[in-house]
Amino acid sequence: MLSFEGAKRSLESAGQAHVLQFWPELGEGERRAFLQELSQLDLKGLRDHCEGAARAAAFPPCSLDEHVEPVPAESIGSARTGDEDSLAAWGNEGLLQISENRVGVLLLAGGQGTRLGVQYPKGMYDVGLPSGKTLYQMQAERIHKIQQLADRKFESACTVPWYIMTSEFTLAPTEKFFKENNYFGLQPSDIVMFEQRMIPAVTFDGKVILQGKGKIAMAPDGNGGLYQALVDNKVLEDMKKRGVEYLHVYCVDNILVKMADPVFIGFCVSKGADCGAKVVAKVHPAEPVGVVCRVQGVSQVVEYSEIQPETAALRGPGGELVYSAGNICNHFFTRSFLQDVAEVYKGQLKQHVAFKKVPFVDTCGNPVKPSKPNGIKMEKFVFDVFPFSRNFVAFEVVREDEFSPLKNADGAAVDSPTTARNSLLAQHCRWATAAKATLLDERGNRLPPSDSVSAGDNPPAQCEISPLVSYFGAGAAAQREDADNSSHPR
Ligand SMILES: CC(=O)N[C@H]1[C@@H](OP(=O)(O)O)O[C@H](CO)[C@@H](O)[C@@H]1O
Repeated sequence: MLSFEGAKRSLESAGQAHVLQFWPELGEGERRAFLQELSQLDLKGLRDHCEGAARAAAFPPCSLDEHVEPVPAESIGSARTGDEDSLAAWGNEGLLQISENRVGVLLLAGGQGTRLGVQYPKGMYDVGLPSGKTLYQMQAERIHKIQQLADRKFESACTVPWYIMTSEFTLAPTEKFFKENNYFGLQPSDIVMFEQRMIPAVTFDGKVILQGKGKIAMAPDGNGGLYQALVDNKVLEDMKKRGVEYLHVYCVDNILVKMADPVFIGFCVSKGADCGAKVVAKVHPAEPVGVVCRVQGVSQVVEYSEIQPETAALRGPGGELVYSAGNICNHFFTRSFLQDVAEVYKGQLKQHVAFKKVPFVDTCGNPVKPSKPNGIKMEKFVFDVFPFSRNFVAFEVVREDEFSPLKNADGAAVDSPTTARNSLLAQHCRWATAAKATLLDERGNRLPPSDSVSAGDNPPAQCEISPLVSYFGAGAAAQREDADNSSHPR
């Protein structure tokens, strides 16, 4: 651990001496905890970090809008319009890779769930399904199922390791939750949890913000902190040891996420891609999803917070949105690409600037809750490695089958626990109907057959199918044998 003198010297040379201004008032325990926190900071990089933040506040980066172009439709693969044979071939390829232990999944779960308004990790959220399952449980069960499907098809005994990136906020509760739930039946050794770094929030003039007299205001370094965390926690070595060559990276909040989706994996592998992203057609210009597009010919994502509304609203001759390839935060990476990122490109990742209200202590040590933004949080984004890829592919999927994120608390019109629950139940009603099941209402009366249940609709029945029973549901080209089992609601 750092000594007080060491910390003082480093902070002074970073222009941050004020961080220790309340030191004389701290008790023994508080001093120890503070030094512990300071020891974990990248003190050498602190000056650059603070100066960078101040610069970004003074000269916000120019918008990329002038340079963006849509990705030509013909270069986007599609699960929506793709022919049955291609879908089946991709699904097969993906399952083969899974059966050979070459596929892992990586969950981005370091966020604080601020918009959802919960104090615990989002993955522990129960959206109110009949089963009461949480997002973590559904994801675990989908891993279980996909392993089983690959094993059945290729007579293997495979493992899809689950890497989970947490943060200081989410690691301990996530670990506890998994333990209490007996790792949802998965092998604990196949679940690798690790923590992303935290970085200090900074004032507009480049000073680290004190949240308490002996506490710096820290925030996770964005989901693009993944690449540093992979290095810090030797995750790439773990992948190599297990023979994992392909990684499916996804955000925690999408209730419909297809873990290690064989069709997506197979598509990316067949195209020789080193990097890929799933997209859905945006529903309206202001939908808060990033768009996959090209900037000076290079594919990348422009985040919803960084695109001009006029650009987002542009429409083509047929009235369709020009920038409609909405990023659903489901990415494919080869291990060798991640290795290149770790060794060569990690330091070149763009810093995104967010102006936030950061609670702080004033010069007299009184806690203040600001009413307008007073601080800068610098974040990296997971998709900012796309421009370093040699062969990037985008893959369009069907929204109601694959994307219904949980972002907001109930009461919000979209992306809430209710909309997430309805999307899942509506999907399961579609699966059951396609498998010729009869749906009953609460009083046991037969419901008229309907196959037109889409994501926004209220589900006609409370029909929930366990991922342990079906991964794809009826009609999935890649897994007919699975579809045959899907009409047993749980
Ligand atoms: C940095 C990042 O990954 N942003 C993603 C991510 O944004 P959120 O701010 O977490 O909602 O999820 C969105 C999909 O739910 C995606 O469209 C967006 O591009």
